[in-house]
Amino acid sequence: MPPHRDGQLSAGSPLVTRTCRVPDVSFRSFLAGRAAPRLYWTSSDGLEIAASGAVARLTADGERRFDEIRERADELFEAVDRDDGPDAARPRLFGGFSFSAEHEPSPPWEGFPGAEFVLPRVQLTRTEHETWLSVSARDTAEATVEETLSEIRAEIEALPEMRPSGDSPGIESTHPATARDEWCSQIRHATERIREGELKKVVIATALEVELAESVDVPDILERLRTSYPECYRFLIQPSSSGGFFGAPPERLVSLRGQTVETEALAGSIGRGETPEEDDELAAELAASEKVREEHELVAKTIREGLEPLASSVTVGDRRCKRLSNIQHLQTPISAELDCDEHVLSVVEALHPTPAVGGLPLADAMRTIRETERFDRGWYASPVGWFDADGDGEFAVGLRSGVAGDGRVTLFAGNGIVADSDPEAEWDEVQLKFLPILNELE
Ligand SMILES: C=C(O[C@H]1C=CC=C(C(=O)O)[C@@H]1O)C(=O)O
Repeated sequence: MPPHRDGQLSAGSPLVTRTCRVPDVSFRSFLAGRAAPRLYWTSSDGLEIAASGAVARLTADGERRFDEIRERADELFEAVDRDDGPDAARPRLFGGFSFSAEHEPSPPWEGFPGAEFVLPRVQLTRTEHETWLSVSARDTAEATVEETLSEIRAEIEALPEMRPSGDSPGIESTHPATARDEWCSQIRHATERIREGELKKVVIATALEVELAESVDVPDILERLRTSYPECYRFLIQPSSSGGFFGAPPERLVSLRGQTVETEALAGSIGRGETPEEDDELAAELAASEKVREEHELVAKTIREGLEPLASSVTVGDRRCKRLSNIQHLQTPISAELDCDEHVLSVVEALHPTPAVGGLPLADAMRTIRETERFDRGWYASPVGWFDADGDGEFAVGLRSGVAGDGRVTLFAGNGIVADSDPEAEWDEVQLKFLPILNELE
């Protein structure tokens, strides 16, 4: 049978996956020895996955990109031949979407189309107590997949259990996409539009290009972020050897298991204090600010309204403060029971972009973003994550993120702007959001 072109899958050729348990090894060492595409994903529930190679690579562009990916995935998952490995090691597609449907890849986003999902050839899965190796293939005899599994198992067993952290690459220079004065005038302009009633909220973002002294080892950076941002997701999506989108987002877009959705509103920010008392004072200031509450409530309300057409019930929890190493956010947990078996990508499409990264009304916010920002958002602030054959999955919002390539990393950060946002305070806040990755680069 001729090989399939990427994303062009013929029905009926089964996806064969074979799994075995392996000793716990350094996932960074595994990734270091593997060629692109390379993927890494971990969530605070303890699931950790490192993967490489592509059995299938599904790509799509434009408004229908969510549907197209789902349709191609359904075809891919139509015939799956799995052994009795654990559920955690089941085949999953990993990837993400561009922020906007109009995305056209330009530097630094070469190699990132409107949507791309990869079913990895080799996958290491770590759950709380065990590590599993899976090998997948199509158009390949079972015996051949089993042979490959044994070969790669031997390679995995030779990897070290721990890998000492390397040095940071060091920073040669930084180049903001938006100078402070320009940022302030952008924010003034946005607040004028809001006061004139054109829109209620818009998230204005900017980028920071960082020239590195040495080449960057992204899995190493992600490992260090484990210690500094344990409550965040950490991900790497590296379609080719030249680039990689990575980050430590604090925000869940959606997790779907069966018919149960977990999501959240995360919007409204303030720094950390020097002492626990100062932290508490700042958190109280955040919760008491009318401006921040308005900014936050618009997000919670829009998420609830986005879920309602799909759900038999939506539960909005109590607002609280989510404290990260360098910043505190207002957070409202939101859960829903769906009416029927929806695919996670339908929920992703219904929610993205929430007003935590876009604005309200959405069309006016998108126009304001287009007319204001001087850089390409690419996949920043977009859904990144995985889904499986049942349509279950989990997606984070691609925040506190950067794209690496060619001796540099471009970082992204944005702020929710409402009528009385102060441009100078917004500048300080956006700098805080660069810090998680910037600190690991220098
Ligand atoms: C858009 C970003 O953060 C969002 C998430 C949490 C708090 C936010 C805020 O306070 O503005 C943003 O809505 C970003 O980190 O780039």
